[in-house]
Amino acid sequence: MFDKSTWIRLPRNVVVGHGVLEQTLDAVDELHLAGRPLVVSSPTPHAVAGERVVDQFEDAGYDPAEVVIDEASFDAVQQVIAHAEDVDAGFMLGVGGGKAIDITKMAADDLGLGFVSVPTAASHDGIVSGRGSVPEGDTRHSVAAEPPLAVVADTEVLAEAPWRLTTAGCADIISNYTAVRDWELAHRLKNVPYSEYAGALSQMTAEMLVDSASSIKKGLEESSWIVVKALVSSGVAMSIADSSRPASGAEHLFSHQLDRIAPDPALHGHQVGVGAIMTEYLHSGPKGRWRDVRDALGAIGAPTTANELGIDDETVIEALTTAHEIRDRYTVLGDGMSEEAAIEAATVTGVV
Ligand SMILES: NC(=O)c1ccc[n+]([C@@H]2O[C@H](COP(=O)([O-])OP(=O)(O)OC[C@H]3O[C@@H](n4cnc5c(N)ncnc54)[C@H](O)[C@@H]3O)[C@@H](O)[C@H]2O)c1
Ligand SMILES: O=P(O)(O)OC[C@@H](O)CO
Ligand SMILES: [Zn+2]
Repeated sequence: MFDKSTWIRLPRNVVVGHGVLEQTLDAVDELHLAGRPLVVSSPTPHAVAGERVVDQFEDAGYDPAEVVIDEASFDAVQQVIAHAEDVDAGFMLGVGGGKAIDITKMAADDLGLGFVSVPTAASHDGIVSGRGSVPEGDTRHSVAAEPPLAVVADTEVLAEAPWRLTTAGCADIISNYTAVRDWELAHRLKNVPYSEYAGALSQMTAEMLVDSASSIKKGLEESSWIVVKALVSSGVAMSIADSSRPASGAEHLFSHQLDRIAPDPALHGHQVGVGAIMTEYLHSGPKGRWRDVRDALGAIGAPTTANELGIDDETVIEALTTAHEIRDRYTVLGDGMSEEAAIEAATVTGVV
């Protein structure tokens, strides 16, 4: 008997382009949401876009509430939940980078409220996904969360964000290559469920971004357009898989570990990019495609070395040897790398 079933949750409205922040109200009205909006952001995104979103709802006669959070943590999720209950919020808008959006989608999930994603940086592929990612002690949780009902990505806002946030988004996409390889490996070795559609979409998204590398340049708003569409596509792959597997493999474990142990971690996307150079080397060996990954990152100006990440060599090696412990996700790291092997991989690839 055929007894498989799947439930793919995707946004209804994806609004991308110049000045579309002013259409946030229209994008929300179309969803027939009821009640008071709660706008969740972090300090800079609040100043850059959050206030304008609040003003739109105020002018239209809604009674918007707002909350500004400082960090991505379970405490912050609880803080937003408490605030939403206090103000009797009917739906939520997450305005900001990956952390603000993750917190909002997790709080919305807990309260059973609709959620709208308003990215202010093209820095991560959680813009569309129904996953939230939060560190807790020694581990990192990738939890099911409320996927956005709508996404409003204003390329004017994204283009004005610091350029390094855009190159971080590119690197988060380029890391899909190794994430899909890890997923396929886990499928073959551990019978982890694999989706051909999600794997192909994730890989194609990375290929299209790399093919467009020459159009991704500082100061060009078109760059934000190209990158944010790739981030949306990668998020859709995660929604199809109902897992972050299509976009998160060993390179992400490495980055999550750096977030824990590095005195001053770099951007998420930059860390996963450098991780992908090394994990591609582990997949395909010294003559394999790790140079292609490195060159693709270099072409868009993302870091390719520990030094460029601003992280010392020892911390990179420690993260590589302990990354497999961070979560129960089988990857090319298997049950862990020896220190000698980690030094070899990081040295051959020029990361250290
Ligand atoms: N849920 C998912 O599927 C998913 C996917 C990818 C990443 N993530 C998570 O997202 C986080 C990484 O996202 P991030 O790199 O955006 O980090 P972040 O949210 O911390 O943002 C980075 C910095 O950019 C600033 N910023 C954002 N927009 C700006 C703007 N327009 N102008 C000036 N500054 C601006 C923020 O204030 C912050 O200081 C990580 O926690 C990662 O785990 C989640
Ligand atoms: O599940 P994680 O590892 O947080 O990955 C989500 C996202 O960063 C993929 O690009
Ligand atoms: Zn990522």
